[in-house]
This record gives sequence, C-alpha cells and structure tokens, in this order.
Amino acid sequence: MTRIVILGGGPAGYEAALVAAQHEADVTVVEQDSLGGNCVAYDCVPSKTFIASAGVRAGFRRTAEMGVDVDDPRVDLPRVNSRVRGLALAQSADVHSTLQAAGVRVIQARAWFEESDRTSATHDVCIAHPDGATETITADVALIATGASPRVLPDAQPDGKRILTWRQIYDLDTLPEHLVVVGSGVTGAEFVSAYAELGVPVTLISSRDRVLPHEDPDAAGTLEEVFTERGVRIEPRSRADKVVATADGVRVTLTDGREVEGSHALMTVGSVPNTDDIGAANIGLTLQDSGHITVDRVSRTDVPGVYAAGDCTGLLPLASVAAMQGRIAMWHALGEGVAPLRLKTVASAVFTRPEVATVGISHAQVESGEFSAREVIMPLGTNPRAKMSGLHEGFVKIFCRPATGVVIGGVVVAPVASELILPLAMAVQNNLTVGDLAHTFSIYPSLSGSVTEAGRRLMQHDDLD
Ligand SMILES: Cc1cc2nc3c(=O)[nH]c(=O)nc-3n(C[C@H](O)[C@H](O)[C@H](O)COP(=O)(O)OP(=O)(O)OC[C@H]3O[C@@H](n4cnc5c(N)ncnc54)[C@H](O)[C@@H]3O)c2cc1C
Ligand SMILES: NC(=O)c1ccc[n+]([C@@H]2O[C@H](COP(=O)([O-])OP(=O)(O)OC[C@H]3O[C@@H](n4cnc5c(N)ncnc54)[C@H](O)[C@@H]3O)[C@@H](O)[C@H]2O)c1
Repeated sequence: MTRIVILGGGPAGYEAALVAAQHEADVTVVEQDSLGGNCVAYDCVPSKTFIASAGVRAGFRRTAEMGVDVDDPRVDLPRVNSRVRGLALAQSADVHSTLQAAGVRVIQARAWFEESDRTSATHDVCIAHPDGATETITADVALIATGASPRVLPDAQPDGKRILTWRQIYDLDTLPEHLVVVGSGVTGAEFVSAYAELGVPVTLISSRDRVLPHEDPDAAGTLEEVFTERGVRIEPRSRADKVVATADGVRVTLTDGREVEGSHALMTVGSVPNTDDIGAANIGLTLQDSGHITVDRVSRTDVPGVYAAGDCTGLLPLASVAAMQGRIAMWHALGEGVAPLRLKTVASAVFTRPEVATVGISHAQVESGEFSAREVIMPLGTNPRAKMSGLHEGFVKIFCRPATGVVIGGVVVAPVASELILPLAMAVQNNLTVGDLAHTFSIYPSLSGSVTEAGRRLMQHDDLD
C-alpha cells in the first residue's frame, strides 16, 4: 500500500486525500489548524458568507424602483459575524467527517520534512502535536499543501482592532465609521463592495490605475463606476507606506507623503506562501524567491516523490485550482491516467456587486496579439429579464476564433456572474462554437439569454457563413 502524507488540510490537501483513499492508498493528512484549511476557516468561505449578508441589504436598494416600500434595513454585525463563523465551523466539520468516512487518518499537528540522505526513495515527515509530543511518519509520496497567509507590510502591523487583515474583520462588534481598504486586487475589491453595500463609507488605496488591474478593462470600469455611485473614494496610483493607529482611528501615509484617515484599515496587499517552516532544505527542495514551490502540470516538485498543490505553488490561487492540483498529484503518484492541469480553461469570479466572472483568454491577450479573436459585448441593459429586475449594470462578452467561431474566452458582469459563466466555461473547455451557443434554447426571459444572443451576434459575422 502506498503511504501518502499530506501537509495541510485545505482544498488542495483534502481533495488529494479523497482521491488517494479512493485508490486504496494509506493516507494521512496533517493539519495544524482546522480541516478545510484557510479557505474554509478564514478566506473564501467566511468572505463569501459575509458578502451574502451584504447582498441582502443591497437588495433593498432597488425597492423604491421596484414599487416596494421598506424602512432602512439595520445590520446587526455580531449576528452577521456569528453566522460567518458558524458556517465555517460547520463546513470544516463536514470535511472532517468526509475524510474519516473515506478512511483517511487525520492528525491535528504541525508537519515538516526531516533531514534525509537524498538517496532514500521515501521521506520522513516529522509531526509536532499540540501537547508537545512528536512522531515521524515515513511517506512513499508526500504532498505539500500548506497554503498561504496575508502579506504584512513592515510599517503596517495588524493589531486586530484598527489595522486588520481580512482574517480579523469578523471580530468587529460594530461596522467601521470609515474603512480604508489598502490594495485593489480581488480581495480588496470584494471587501470594498461588501462594506459599501452595508452603508459604510469606504476609501480604496489602489496602487494601480484602476481596481482589479488583472481583470477585463470593461469589467473593471463597470465596477469602478458602481463603486463611485456607492460613494467609494478611490485613490488611484497610491501606495501605502505606513499605517498607524491613532487615538480614534487610523492614519495611512502614502509613499508620496499624502495621508488618508479612517476609523479602520483593512490590509489586502496579497499573500505569502506558508513554506518557510516545512523543512524544504532538508529534502533539497528549492523555493522561488517569493517562497513559492515550483511544480509542473502534474504537481511534481523537483524532489522525487514530493508533490505540491494549491496556494503554496502560487500557480493560480483559487480553491478550484488547488483542489484540481491536489487530485492530479494523487492520480499521477498512484499511476492513474491523468490529464495535466490546463489553466486557460479555469473559470473565476470576483464576488463584488455586480460580480465579475471570466474564463479563457482575456482582452489583454487579444490586444497584445497573443491570440487573434473576434469579440462581442452585450450590455445587460438590452436584456428583458435584467430590465424587469431593475438591473442596470453589467454585460456578457465572448471571444471566439475568427475563422471557426470556437469560443475561447468570456466575461460576464452581472449579479450572478459566478453562475452565468458556466455555459461559457463549458464552451471553452469543450471547443464549442458560437453557433453551438446560438442554437441552444435559453429560457425567456433570462439573463442567460444574453449568452445565447452574444453567440448569435458573433455568428452573423462568421467567415464561414
Ligand atoms: C479573502 C479571500 C477570498 C477568497 N475567495 C475565493 C473564492 O471565492 N473562490 C476561490 O476559488 N478561491 C478563493 N480564494 C482563494 C482560496 O482561498 C485559496 O486558493 C485556497 O484556500 C487554497 O487552498 P490550499 O489548500 O492551497 O490552502 P489553504 O486553504 O490555505 O490551506 C492550507 C492549510 O495548510 C495548513 N498548514 C500550513 N502549514 C502547515 C504545516 N506545516 N503543517 C500542517 N498544516 C499546515 C494551514 O493551517 C491551512 O489550513 C480566496 C482567498 C482569499 C484570501
Ligand atoms: N473570488 C475569488 O475567487 C477570490 C477572492 C479573493 C482572492 N482570490 C485569490 O487570491 C489571489 C490574490 O488576491 P489578493 O487581492 O488577495 O492579492 P493580489 O496580490 O492580487 O492584490 C494585492 C494588491 O495590493 C496591491 N498592493 C501591494 N502593496 C500595496 C501597498 N503598499 N499599497 C497599496 N496597494 C498595494 C498590489 O499592487 C495588488 O494590486 C487572487 O488572484 C485570487 O486568485 C480569489
């Protein structure tokens, strides 16, 4: 029986464990905190649960237009936070019972590699239990799935009260009077959106020209307009140098000397991989300067028998990608047929309001000439269901190959873009054409009608017509 030891019980670790158990390996998962990983305990699951509460309040914004009168809804933050924590705990418990039912041994402890003689085909993983006891487990195959942690700027140390990482915001008892969000990546944008929807005045310190610098420019532009409508103050091309707590708030000093004051600062300036204490040097595993582990498309590191998956590899820090990397590692290690990871087909969503979801090639790749494509953009303003629902912002955009009409990318900006992207993700994954979309029946009226309509628009210009 192949002995597999997995360091870390997040999506990369637990999905890998389930695959390995299914293939009758002897599997141990060592998790130092809670099963489900940071994803379930602090990052993805809590943020999406918090955003769901913000979304309920946001729904009330359109009541007057929809002909329904309601009083201004009040947000009970302790109840919101307790729901966030409760859901994360319940999901972690679900992961635990699923792993146990699959016959996986789960150890709550910190794990690292012991010094090895490099000629051995196995690896010794040392485990430090919370009570101080240690044990060593020998692995035929090891998977590093230790995730990442919030990046901390040297002069902006989180204190958990006024200067916060995204993992600390669920401890607040009352909504901030004025939140300064530092960093305009996906995490920053999602929290700006949620707090603005909760009625909190927000200032965004964005080091780039625009929010979501890596996303589709039309999508980022729509989001900036919405943020501005909600009263968000955006400071573009601004880098925070220092953040200090004052008597009654925070002061953020920018690198150009300007100062921004608020009641709280939320630091969303990226993440660092959890690889500095795993004993990488003990097994001859080289880390990148950033601390990330280099892997190939079947999750192999440069050390035989050692695989890595998820945020510690920095390939594409998404729960879905982490899980797939973990599964692929185990299929490969256990000799199953395996398709290497294809990042170009990964769908992702930013859970702002409206949401932004993308798949396949991007506008930037078309503009740079890396791919040639035809594109169409269908504003939701032309969609009957959107009009009925009082939705004014958003669009569906599709990229297809010029001659064949094969769909190679898509962007959806809509309240439920994370759901609407699936037909485009299926098209990209399966080489479907705009004709395939165009001939598919969508519901009338529906937002997904814009997906089939976009297919028809691109068909009209098809070179093969
Ligand atoms: C605010 C936020 C929101 C996000 N929202 C989404 C989203 O909506 N959708 C999405 O797809 N992705 C989202 N992500 C990204 C997603 O959370 C990560 O990609 C995912 O958590 C990566 O999974 P992982 O298994 O690599 O690591 P993690 O989930 O980070 O788990 C790693 C685990 O390893 C454990 N560990 C670390 N070192 C050791 C050690 N030495 N010994 C034992 N255990 C150890 C840690 O305690 C942790 O539990 C979000 C990220 C952030 C920051
Ligand atoms: N919905 C989702 O799927 C979701 C949500 C959140 C995060 N994530 C994943 O996590 C990844 C990381 O996202 P992120 O937003 O946490 O990090 P990021 O690294 O993408 O963004 C951090 C931003 O902070 C800026 N920054 C850094 N230092 C700064 C400073 N001193 N002052 C001002 N700005 C500064 C950077 O320029 C960058 O734009 C994403 O790419 C995504 O894969 C996914």
